Amino acid sequence: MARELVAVAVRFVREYVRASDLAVAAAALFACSAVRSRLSAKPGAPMLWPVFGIIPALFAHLDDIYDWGAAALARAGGTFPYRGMWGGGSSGVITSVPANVEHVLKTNFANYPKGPYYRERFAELLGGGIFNADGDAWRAQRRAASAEMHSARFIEFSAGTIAHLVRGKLIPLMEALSESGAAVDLQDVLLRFTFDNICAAAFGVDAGCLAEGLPDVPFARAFERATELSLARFVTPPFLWKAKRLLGVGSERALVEATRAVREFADRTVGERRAELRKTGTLAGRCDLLSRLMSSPPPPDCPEGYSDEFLRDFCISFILAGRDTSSVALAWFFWLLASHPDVESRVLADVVRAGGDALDAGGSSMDYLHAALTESMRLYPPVPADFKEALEDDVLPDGTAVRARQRVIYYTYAMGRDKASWGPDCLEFRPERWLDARGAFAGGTESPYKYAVFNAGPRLCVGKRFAYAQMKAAAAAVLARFRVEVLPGQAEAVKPKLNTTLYMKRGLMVRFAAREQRHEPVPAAGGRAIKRELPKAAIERDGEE
Ligand code: HEM
Repeated sequence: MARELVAVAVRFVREYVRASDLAVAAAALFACSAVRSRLSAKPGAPMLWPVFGIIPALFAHLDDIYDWGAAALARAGGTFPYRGMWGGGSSGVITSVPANVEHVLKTNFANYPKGPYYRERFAELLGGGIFNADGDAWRAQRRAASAEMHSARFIEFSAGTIAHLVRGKLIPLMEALSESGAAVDLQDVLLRFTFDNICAAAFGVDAGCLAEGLPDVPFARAFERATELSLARFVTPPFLWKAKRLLGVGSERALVEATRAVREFADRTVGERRAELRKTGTLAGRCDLLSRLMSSPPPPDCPEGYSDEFLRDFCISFILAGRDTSSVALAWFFWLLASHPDVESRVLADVVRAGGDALDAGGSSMDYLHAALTESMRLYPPVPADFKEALEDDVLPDGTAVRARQRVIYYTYAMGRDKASWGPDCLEFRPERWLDARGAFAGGTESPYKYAVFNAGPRLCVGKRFAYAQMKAAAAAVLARFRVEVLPGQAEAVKPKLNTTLYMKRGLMVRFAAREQRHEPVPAAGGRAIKRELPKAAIERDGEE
């Protein structure tokens, strides 16, 4: 029957339709689609092409995509619609308007989960972990994560792990490099530092990325590969990656292999910790997240205690969330310091003022350093854009309509460079904008929806305090001992990579020159006073909403 219908259709076309008719019909279709696309975009917004949507515009600006996107948002009044090329609901709006961001992240939080689009793409690597979860599954993990991470015990432990890595690995490595005069990619060194740090905090294990000779670490490599391959699904037509997944070929096969390596490591660690608990009857001597969760009383919604699978997914999510963000933030910070010697002197003065053990010096919070890091992340946010998926039709505060299953992308990079939010000097690196008249950090009073670097609302980054402690300890220790000399000729090369994390495309080559006078700002192992290290205002701001 179907065959007959096709045959009739072919005969009809052959007999009654000429090639020129077909060309006219195609041109008319294309024109209608172009007009429709053009009408659906806002004045100033990038062209939405028939069939290809925003893709041609993105390709034309691959080299300066972040700044181009920020300029397009500014021209379009802060929000514009976009459409991808393939189905699967790849359309929505891009915004940098703080009121819209507040609406999505807080006011109408229930309508904007991470959603199935995100979850499906990270399913293999993250399973049901916090980063991938919504609803009750997310809430339960969030409660557990907040309780553990904000406990005095974890804060003290994590300060100890930071101090241990900074004193025991990072500084000796830089001393050796300084003595030999060798250049190194600072971004790579920092990525190794934060990977080791998050593995120690989450699992209580030394991943060994900062070990002598900076070895290749299979677990770290597998983790990076699995993340990259999961992210590739966001820019690949779903029919393509799903077919590859079904057949077990190409990038999908590589993803399965990388994920298996990550999960084997995590499963082994969880298994060994369980065995230790069974053998010794307690994990009281261990403070990492895995041990704390394993030995905490079962939550009401999970009377039999956390399953091994839950613990594995929880820790993998933490590694994904915490492994690269603070390192890229530090890399951009050192890059900015290199071209702002006045800011560097003020940071150094702050570090010196903090004296001996800066983090132990009660009340000495290195506010200027805190402000300089905050300012650096305004210009170079480690997560340059993020998105949520609408459950139901909605209208954003600026009047933009969002349909169910569409995405709202909030563009943190553009938000940090928005004149309306930060004034005419919004492109300048000026830590002073975060300080009050007495030089105390006053950023805690800024709206988190204007500075969404750590997200905001109920899903505010749960590792924010940890990240600041880590970045401040590393920056203070390095700056007190070395001048970080950026190798000349990199001004053109240091560009952000197109990724969900704002890596530098080709890293940052530096040399370390020992300072004549040496200061000792690293926290003592055990880091007793890290609780006091954050300015009060920042602690208040951190409170989850
Ligand atoms: C400068 C460093 C950091 C930045 C800029 C940052 C930024 C963010 C952002 C934007 C999100 C929201 C992601 C989303 O919902 O799609 C987030 C969530 C999260 N971050 Fe961070 N992060 C940093 C460091 C860390 C560290 C060191 C840890 C772990 C110790 C961590 C743990 C988490 C977790 C677990 C979540 C998920 C929270 C939830 O969904 O409830 N982050 N972070």
